[in-house]
Amino acid sequence: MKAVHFGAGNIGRGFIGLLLNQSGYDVTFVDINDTVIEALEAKRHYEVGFAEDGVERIVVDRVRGVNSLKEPARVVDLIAEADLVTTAVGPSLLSKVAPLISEGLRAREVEDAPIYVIACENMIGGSAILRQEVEACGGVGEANVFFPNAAVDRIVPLQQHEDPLYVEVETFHEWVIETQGLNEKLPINGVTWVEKIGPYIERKLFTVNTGHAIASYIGSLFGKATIDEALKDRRVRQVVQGALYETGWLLLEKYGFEAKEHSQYIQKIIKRFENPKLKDEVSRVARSPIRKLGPSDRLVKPARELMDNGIEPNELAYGIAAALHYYNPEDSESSELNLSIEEHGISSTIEKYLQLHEGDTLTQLILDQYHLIREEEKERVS
Ligand SMILES: NC(=O)C1=CN([C@@H]2O[C@H](COP(=O)(O)OP(=O)(O)OC[C@H]3O[C@@H](n4cnc5c(N)ncnc54)[C@H](O)[C@@H]3O)[C@@H](O)[C@H]2O)C=CC1
Ligand SMILES: O=P(O)(O)OC[C@H]1O[C@](O)(CO)[C@@H](O)[C@@H]1O
Repeated sequence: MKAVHFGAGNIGRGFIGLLLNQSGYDVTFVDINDTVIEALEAKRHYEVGFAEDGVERIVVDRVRGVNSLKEPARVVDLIAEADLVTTAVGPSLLSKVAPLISEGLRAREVEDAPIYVIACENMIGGSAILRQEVEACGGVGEANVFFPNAAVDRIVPLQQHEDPLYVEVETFHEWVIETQGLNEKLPINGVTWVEKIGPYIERKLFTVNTGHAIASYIGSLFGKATIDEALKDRRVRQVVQGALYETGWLLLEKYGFEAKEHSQYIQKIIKRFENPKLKDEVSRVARSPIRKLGPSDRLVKPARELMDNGIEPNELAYGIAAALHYYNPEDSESSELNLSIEEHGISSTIEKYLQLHEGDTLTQLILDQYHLIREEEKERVS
């Protein structure tokens, strides 16, 4: 079996590549990072280590690498012959990988075996959105292709090792794929197959990712460098926990998850955040605040839906305000957000990026928290 994976980064090597290799796939990574691609081509294997005592490294072999900027035709040929295409490049880069995926799919014949294209990104409906991008740049031709939506969960922090391929990950992992519309399940070890992904992607996004984002933005407010350090601060922990019980209420209401089980799910996630061996930097988890503050993402969507249910999401509002206050000059989205607040004010910034309107109760909750943060900051500095 052959798989082509776009994005030989942290989750690509540390999760998707590893699982596909363990399921018997030969994996070719497609990336634009020459260092990683050259190392993959030279070594044809890499190692995955675990942020937990006593867990041995795993060697991932039968891997290749292609730089899509240098050898696009090779990528097309590989997709024409593959059983599976996966991506982990980041939600905003799906449009960049779509043209080659389209070309590769169009190179397939109508009688070829089915091929599956799965976006493994932190977003709702990732594969469906990738399909739209593919349709917008040439389509799929006669290929017998499925784009099942998926949710992926494993914390893989930034990697700083001498070996550019080595990646260290937490032991926990979850990969959920939707079966709706498929005629068969792919042979991938450790995948949870569900008829409809909606409840699972929202449970993951509004718990793991909401909690993580809030830990990073409130953590940054209190000068914390890593997520485990942030969680040691009682104030950060209280907001994270409070926000997760707010989104938990919504998830129970929408999807009927069992309350006790969901509470255990929340506690397990907070424990994962606390893993000191991960040394997960606040700046990684807080990255791309404009995306994270988007109307359909992990902070604003659950907050809006709670308001629709008559519940004021105070902890989420505090997290959102901290995200608006967050500033990292090395993060282009953070700089853009900051500039927008400076030039146009906080209310128009909320309107533009969060798509929340002035005068709405949720906007007011966020504004109140934002001004409080600013006041406290002024007091700290003076
Ligand atoms: N790191 C994590 O723990 C998790 C990440 N994710 C999701 O996985 C995605 C990737 O995240 P990470 O692996 O952390 O990021 P990363 O930055 O480590 O990896 C992304 C890779 O994509 C490559 N890339 C960029 N443009 C490309 C292009 N046009 N063609 C091919 N490759 C390209 C980059 O060079 C990089 O190697 C994101 O959507 C993220 O939300 C999901 C679950 C866990
Ligand atoms: O990858 P994103 O969407 O920028 O956000 C970082 C998030 O992704 C993860 O790396 C994995 O789910 C989480 O650790 C974190 O919540």
